[in-house]
Amino acid sequence: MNIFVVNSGSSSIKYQVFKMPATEPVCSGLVDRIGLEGSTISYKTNVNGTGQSVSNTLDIPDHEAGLELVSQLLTHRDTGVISNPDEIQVVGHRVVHGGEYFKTTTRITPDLKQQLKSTFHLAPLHNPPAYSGIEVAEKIFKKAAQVAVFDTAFFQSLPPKAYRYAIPNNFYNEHNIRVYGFHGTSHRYVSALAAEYLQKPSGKLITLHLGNGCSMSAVKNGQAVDTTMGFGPLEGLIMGTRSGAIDPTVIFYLVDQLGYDIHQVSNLLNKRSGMLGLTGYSDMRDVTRAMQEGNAEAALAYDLYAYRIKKYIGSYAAVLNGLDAVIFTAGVGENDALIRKLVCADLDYLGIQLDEEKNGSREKGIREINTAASGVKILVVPTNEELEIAKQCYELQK
Ligand SMILES: Nc1ncnc2c1ncn2[C@@H]1O[C@H](COP(=O)(O)OP(=O)(O)O)[C@@H](O)[C@H]1O
Ligand SMILES: CC(=O)OP(=O)(O)O
Ligand SMILES: [Mg+2]
Repeated sequence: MNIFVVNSGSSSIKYQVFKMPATEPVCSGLVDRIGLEGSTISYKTNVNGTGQSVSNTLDIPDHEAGLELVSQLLTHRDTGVISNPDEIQVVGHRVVHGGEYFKTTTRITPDLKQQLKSTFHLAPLHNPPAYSGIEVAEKIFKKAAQVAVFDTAFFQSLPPKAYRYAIPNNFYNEHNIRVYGFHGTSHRYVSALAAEYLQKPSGKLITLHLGNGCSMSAVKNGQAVDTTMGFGPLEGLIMGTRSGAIDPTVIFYLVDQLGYDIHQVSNLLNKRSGMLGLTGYSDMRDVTRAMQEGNAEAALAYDLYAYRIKKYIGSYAAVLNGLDAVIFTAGVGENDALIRKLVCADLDYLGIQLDEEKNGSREKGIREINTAASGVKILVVPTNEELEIAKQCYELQK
């Protein structure tokens, strides 16, 4: 089954094609800086071997233009992996917020699209581009089943004590205001791989997805029991441009005293805060460079970022009543040894002991970075949201 997976971000589209049940993608790539100066498109076949790659900088004004270009590459005489778009049988879309409506992977229908529109305000950075990705894919891949895989689905197992807020009940009953949790596709994928690696299906795990958006989850017996993101993907950890947890009193103050309207507050906390607000850079590699050059704001931002994570590790060790492994994943979690070091420092009370040399290694694949004496395993597990999406589409459609 030919499955095209689309992960639409606000200004990017990550994509892969799988010929399931094979789990190696036949091609993958990225359309980046959509609508900005210097848009780029990259495309690679036979991803882990000696395939062909294409990389171009050109004008890509919107998601439609981006997906059109991808479709041309997929069907290109020299580099293509299919001969025409109708050979794609399923397009799997990453949809960040499923709201109260969508609890599992679902075939996209006009009704689903309508309901998806009503979730735009809950995930303003993510759901609108996912929606336009769906609309464009429907036009290009006319014969394919369009399928949505929700970030929120993995957190359907949260118990009420973890997902309810202490506000009057009618806000939950009538308006579905509750914790949903995000990055579920990634937390599901890495926790399953870690449980397999540890040969402990009933393990007590803490997964740290540290990318542009960041979240953690507590996982027991393969099921999520708590997570740091909430009603929307703004709560919890400090992220590239998002503040994470903040006392709502700050919002009252911004509105009452500083004259902000609610859109300006949303813009501030979603797009101008986090590492960007603290250092001027949202990309962790830039923050690292600034810190190495002696920038004190960047050093403080690193401390804040790691300290927030450390507090949730303590909290989740209590929630799980024990801990078998801490798992780092996504762009920062997989690559930034300093963040891992700061997070794991002074946690020996919990049995967490990092091996600095192993932490510094750049080996690919799953790796263990704890000392031999550590009571808790510390793992780096590369995530692959696209593969997990493809697997779920395959299960739904086969
Ligand atoms: N070698 C690296 N060292 C530190 N941070 C890195 C490295 N490579 C990628 N990152 C960071 O990972 C983040 C992006 O992670 P990613 O999982 O790709 O995010 P998203 O899927 O949300 O776009 C960026 O902040 C980037 O700087
Ligand atoms: C939910 C979320 O924050 O996603 P991303 O990390 O891709 O921005
Ligand atoms: Mg991501």
